[in-house]
Formats: sequence, C-alpha cells, structure tokens
Amino acid sequence: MTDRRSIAEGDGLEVADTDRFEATDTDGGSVDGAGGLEVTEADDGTVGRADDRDSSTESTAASTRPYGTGRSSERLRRAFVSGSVPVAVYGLGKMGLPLAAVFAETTDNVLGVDIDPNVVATIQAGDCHVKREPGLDELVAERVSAGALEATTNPREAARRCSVHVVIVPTPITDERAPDLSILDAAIEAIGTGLDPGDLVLVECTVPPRTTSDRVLPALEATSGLSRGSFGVAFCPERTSSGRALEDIRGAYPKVVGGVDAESTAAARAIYETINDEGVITVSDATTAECVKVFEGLYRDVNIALANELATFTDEFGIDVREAIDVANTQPYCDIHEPGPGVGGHCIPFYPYFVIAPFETDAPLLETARAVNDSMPAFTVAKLRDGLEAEGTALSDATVLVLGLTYRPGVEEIRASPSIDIAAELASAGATVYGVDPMLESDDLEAFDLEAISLEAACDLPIDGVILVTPHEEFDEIRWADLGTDREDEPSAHRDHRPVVVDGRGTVAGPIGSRVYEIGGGVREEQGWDS
Ligand SMILES: NC(=O)C1=CN([C@@H]2O[C@H](COP(=O)(O)OP(=O)(O)OC[C@H]3O[C@@H](n4cnc5c(N)ncnc54)[C@H](O)[C@@H]3O)[C@@H](O)[C@H]2O)C=CC1
Ligand SMILES: CC(=O)N[C@@H]1[C@@H](OP(=O)(O)OP(=O)(O)OC[C@H]2O[C@@H](n3ccc(=O)[nH]c3=O)[C@H](O)[C@@H]2O)O[C@H](C(=O)O)[C@@H](O)[C@@H]1O
Repeated sequence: MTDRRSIAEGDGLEVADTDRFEATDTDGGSVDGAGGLEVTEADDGTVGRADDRDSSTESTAASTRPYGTGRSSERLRRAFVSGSVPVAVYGLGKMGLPLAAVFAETTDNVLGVDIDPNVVATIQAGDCHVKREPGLDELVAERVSAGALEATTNPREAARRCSVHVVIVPTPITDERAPDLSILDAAIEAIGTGLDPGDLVLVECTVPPRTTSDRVLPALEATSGLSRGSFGVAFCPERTSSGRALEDIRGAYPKVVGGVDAESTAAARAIYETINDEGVITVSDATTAECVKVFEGLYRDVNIALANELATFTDEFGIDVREAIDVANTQPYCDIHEPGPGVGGHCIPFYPYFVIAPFETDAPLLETARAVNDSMPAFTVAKLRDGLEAEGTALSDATVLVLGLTYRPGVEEIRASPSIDIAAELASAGATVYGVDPMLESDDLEAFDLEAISLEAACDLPIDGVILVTPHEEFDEIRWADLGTDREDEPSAHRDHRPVVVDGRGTVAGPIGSRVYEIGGGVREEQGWDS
C-alpha cells in the first residue's frame, strides 16, 4: 500500500497502536518497523510518520480510530482521506469490488477480502472479474497498480490490519425461503477476531430488519471480547444497480446510514461523505436503515407484480396493456413498473422473505406479489403453447429456443432468473429446449433444463418457438429470418415455417414475419418477412 502522508498537522486523532498493515513509501520501498506503517503519536495526540520524529520516539504501526475518539467528524474525514484509516471490504463481487475501488480512490488504503481465490488473484493482477461495469476495469487496474487497493483471501488478516470493516457478502434465502445469513455470520466472526477498540463495522449487504442490532453486534462482542460502545457498528445499505455501480456509489443518490449508537452513525456519515457526492442521510438507528433498503425492494416487487397481473388481462381487454401503463404513468403519482416473464436476481425476489419469514406479523400483500411474479414463467410458456398450437405444433413436439438466461440484460447473474423456471416448464411439457446467453459460460448453466448453444448454432436448428426472456444487447442484431430456415430434409411441420415468438420484454422491434406474442402487449401476427 502507498505510504500514508503524515497527518501531524494537528488532526489530534488518537492512534491505535497495533500492527496494522504493510506500507510502502512513495517510491514503493517498504517502510521499516514492525511490518507495518510506522506512525508515532506525540504527546499532543498528533500523528506522524516515524521518520518525522526523533529516534527516541517509539515507532508503532498504527492507524486512526474511526470510533469513540469524541473528535469531530471533520477530523475523521480528513484522517480518512489522508489514508490513515485502513479499510477492509469483505466481499468483492458485483457490488463489493466497485465499492472497494471507490474507497481506494479516496483513501489509497483498501484491503479487499474474498473467499474465492480466483477473485483475489484476478484483482491482485489488476484485472476485473465483474463484467460490463463502465469504468471499473480501468479503476481497478489503476488503483491496484498504485498500491491503493489490495486483495486477500484471509478475512482475519484483514480484520487485524484494518479499522473500518465494510461487509458486502451475499445474503441469499434457503430452499425453505428463509433468510440465509450464514455467509454474513462467517464474515462477522472473522472480523470479530481482529476487532480493536475504536474500529467501525459497516454492514452494506441487505439483511432482515433487526439483524445489525440483534445478530451482528452481539456476534462482534462475543468473538472480539469487546463490549458495545468500544467499537462502532452501522447499517449502510448498498442501493446500487449493476451496470452503473461506480456512478451510483459515487453519488447517484444519497447514502443512508444508521448506527447502533449516535457515535456509530456520525462516524459512518463522516466516512461515506468522503465518497458520495450526493451526501448522506442519517436515520434513527440501524434497524431503520435496514428497513429503508428492504422497503425499496419490497416496493419494487409489489409494483412489478401489479404490472404483471395487469399484463394477464391483455387478451381479455384486447389492448396493449403496456401502452395503458405508459400513459397512466404520465400522472406524477403513478409509476407502474413493467410486466415481463418473471422477476429474478438475488435481491428483489429474495427481500420479501426477509420480512415474511422472520417475523410473526402476516404479510399477505408481499406473499401475493411473490406468487404473481413467480407465476409469470408459466404464463409465458402458456402463451408459447397457444401460439404453437395455432400453427399446428404441439409444445411437446416443439424445439424451443430461450434467449437470455441471466436475470436481466448485461448482468452476469442467474440466481432466480425467470429462464430457469421457463426452461423447466418447457422441458416438463416435452419440448426440446435450447438456450443462448452471451454472458454465460457453459459451466454456468447446470441450473437450466436446456442445452446451451450459440446464436449461430441456433440458426441451424429447426426452431419452432422462441422465448425472448432477457434482451441482452447482442440480441438486437438477431436476423429473425435466419431462425427456423426452410429445411427440405425436415418433416413438413418444420418446412418453410417461422418460429412462434414470445417477447418477454417488449423488445422485438418491428415486423419479423412471425406470430409474435408480447407479454403485456398481446398477439402481433406478422405476414411475410422483413428483407
Ligand atoms: N447485486 C446487486 O445489484 C446488489 C446487491 N446488494 C447486496 O450486496 C450483497 C452482495 O451482492 P453481490 O455483490 O451482487 O454478490 P456477488 O455474488 O456478486 O459477490 C459476492 C462476493 O462475496 C464473496 N464471498 C462470499 N462469502 C464471503 C465471505 N465469507 N467473506 C468474503 N467474501 C465472501 C463471493 O466469493 C463473491 O465474490 C448482496 O447480499 C445484496 O444484498 C445490494 C445492492 C445491489
Ligand atoms: C429498488 C430497486 O430499484 N432496486 C434495484 C434492484 O436492482 P436489480 O439488479 O435487482 O434489478 P431490477 O431492475 O430490480 O430487476 C430485478 C428483476 O425484476 C425484473 N423487472 C424489473 C423492473 C420491472 O419494471 N419489471 C421487471 O420485471 C427484471 O427483469 C429482473 O429480473 O435491486 C438492487 C439490490 O438491492 O440488489 C438495488 O440496489 C437496485 O437499486
């Protein structure tokens, strides 16, 4: 890591005298001392590099305490920006890596932690495993080469060396649809082993309400032996979307922070104000902050369920429901989301269970919304079945192509992807199912009941039906006339036919010479082929 500029100009920050981390001086040499940054603390509390002081001053590796110093937030901000507050980020995935890189932009002093050695090796090489995040490849390469960002597979080492601990690991649900916080527990346990008085733990991964106060804080006390009040804990939800992570983290909207005590809230605020241009909203406590995050997701799931339920009326209404939704949304108080073939990802479909499962209070609306959204894959397959039968092909005899297997375009994530249920529904109906996704490798696909192929290979198959689930940008170039090409050597059922298409997201533009059913838009029976 780069050396720390002296902060002897009287920030008056207390210094924890522990061996924090290996530092290098400006020309890349290693700083002497007990394997760490040599910083001394003068009697007046100012802090400076060991070589700033006379030899009589005992040099100790140290960093600045982010919590419990009683000093102003401004001094903590200055110390943070000066790089004397080493930050560990636990979880270097779609969210954690951009976050670590943005912190490294500000502090030059970030140690990322991931249990996946491939992730760590990739980052240590200055490369980026997170795809299609604008600017992230370059930022990771530059910050790693500058020594501002390192990665390790050893969470306990990171806990020992750092004083701000940011946790952004997966928080999935179990097969029984209950929150699975085992990964969070493991990260917190590791942090506890290296927690020092004055450290600050910032939980960013989405959790059920009350997790920070009732689970994280007690676990940190138990594993560190420290008592609450000697270290800080705050919940600071990650509100970012994949595909725009750097923009969001840097300040597309305010950061929310809520601590287990006022000092934790103040310290968290000071730190996030250094990276978020839109500022920080502090809330009453950690549980309120947890609810802010979960409520955002619950609103989205319920809203999408409304759009999906309205889409099921399309045929009976005899209209384009999407058109009606778009016009209804011209009212400022109306914001009906978009219908589609289902709701995927490890966030929106999971968050309702963070409220439904752990609490006694009934949540019929959340459960109903989940049921509506989970019914859309079957609704989508039923529309394909209807279209095939209208052209004399039984679904059980059909060869079907599923376009787009990740949960949304441009994001390499398959958890709860609608295509999983769609492929399973098709296969159980007896169809022969193929799938195309430009973002996935063949070994990502065991969750799907289909055969993965390239789009080029699909053009050589006698495709009877296509379901466009996830409209990756690569699909904009599809020449629909190439699909289901005339085949002299095929049974007449396949000859000179065009596949029936179900357009899950309303992205199949213009006439393609096929019967097209758009979820929320209805049947578009096209005559002839575009050239
Ligand atoms: N993906 C998204 O759009 C958003 C996700 N979130 C929240 O952030 C959390 C992380 O999400 P993603 O980054 O998308 O997940 P991800 O699956 O892309 O990455 C998680 C990373 O954590 C690592 N990991 C697992 N266990 C670990 C441990 N014990 N210690 C250190 N690293 C460990 C994994 O190897 C993986 O690299 C989620 O739980 C979610 O609640 C919040 C907002 C947006
Ligand atoms: C409230 C909100 O907008 N949350 C965002 C959401 O992002 P996420 O990556 O999960 O994608 P998403 O756009 O919500 O899509 C989730 C799923 O829902 C589907 N979807 C989305 C919007 C819509 O109108 N209709 C619809 O069917 C998508 O196709 C996808 O399968 O969840 C993220 C998270 O919390 O992980 C969060 O940070 C993001 O800001």
